[in-house]
Amino acid sequence: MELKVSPSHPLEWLALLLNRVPMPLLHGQMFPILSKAVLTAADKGVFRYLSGDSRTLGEISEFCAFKPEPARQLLGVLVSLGYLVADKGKYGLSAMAEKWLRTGSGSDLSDLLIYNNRVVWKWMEQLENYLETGAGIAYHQHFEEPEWQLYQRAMLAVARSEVNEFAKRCPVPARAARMLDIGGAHGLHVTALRSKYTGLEADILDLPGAWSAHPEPESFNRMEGNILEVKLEDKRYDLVLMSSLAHHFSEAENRMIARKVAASLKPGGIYVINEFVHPARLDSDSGLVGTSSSLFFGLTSTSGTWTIAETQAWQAEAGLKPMKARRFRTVPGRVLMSAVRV
Ligand SMILES: C[S@@+](CC[C@H](N)C(=O)[O-])C[C@H]1O[C@@H](n2cnc3c(N)ncnc32)[C@H](O)[C@@H]1O
Repeated sequence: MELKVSPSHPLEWLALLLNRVPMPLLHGQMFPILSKAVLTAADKGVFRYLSGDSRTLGEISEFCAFKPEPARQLLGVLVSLGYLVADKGKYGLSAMAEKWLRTGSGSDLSDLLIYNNRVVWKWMEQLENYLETGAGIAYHQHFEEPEWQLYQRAMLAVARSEVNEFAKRCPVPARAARMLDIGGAHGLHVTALRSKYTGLEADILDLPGAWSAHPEPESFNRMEGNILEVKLEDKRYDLVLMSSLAHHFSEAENRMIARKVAASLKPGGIYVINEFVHPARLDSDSGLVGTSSSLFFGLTSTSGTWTIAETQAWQAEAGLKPMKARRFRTVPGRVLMSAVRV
């Protein structure tokens, strides 16, 4: 699966092949407003308002406090992008949006879009600074309480979009008794594994700010701390998961974490790194998800995405034996990279 401009007619395919399509016009003029339209619609409640019922332009404008003409333009974008369908003067959610944006659908990504609109969008202004100085934003060190709340809700929404495939394909040793999830405060990955592997107890380690966004007690052991600083108990775990965190750390830090994790595993225990990966080879067919995420995590954390080979090398250097990497079928660019303590 790829993020690409795709032809809808053989002559357009030919035009693309012959380089007659002004791609920078599409990327530079249309892509930014497309993203901002989706984020703003989510933040202003368009998808929430349409969850359950189709509405007229007037009703949507009134609910969202939009002027009718700009609202009509916004809704036009959302129809063209496949989020809404327009029928007999009313707008409703498309089948795609029913699944991914309807309030209460169980896979609603609205919280990610709201976080991106309120917190992340302004970071884009700092890309030049990142390129010139090499210093990313390091947001985990600067967030105040409101940003932590938005961030954690967003991470939970993203996790919902992958958790079914994750639980099916994450390797878990037979009779696993205890696991650690590094940076898993929202608890969804652990909850999914625990419902599949009964008797699996879990520790979850996360930063104090993350826990402040999840106040209720849960059915796992909360550990407050920084993986770069905490000491893990030797041979305590059958499974250690680190999901969407390697992209916030430098190579040296990821190596150090792998050594720490390896020592904390029982023989036969597994270290799973769940990540968006950087493509192994760079060309115009290489994964746009991986390269754009790399730049994004560079900007935000002075890190980036890593290749499967780089990730497995950290695991191997820590004395673990890498298993075959498993690519998600439903999330482009996402891979489970696991290694076992022999
Ligand atoms: C991108 S989110 C991923 C959340 C979750 N693991 C998932 O895949 O859905 C990164 C998580 O790691 C936590 N985190 C960031 N730096 C950390 C550190 N140094 N030690 C422990 N947790 C950290 C964040 O607070 C956040 O909860």
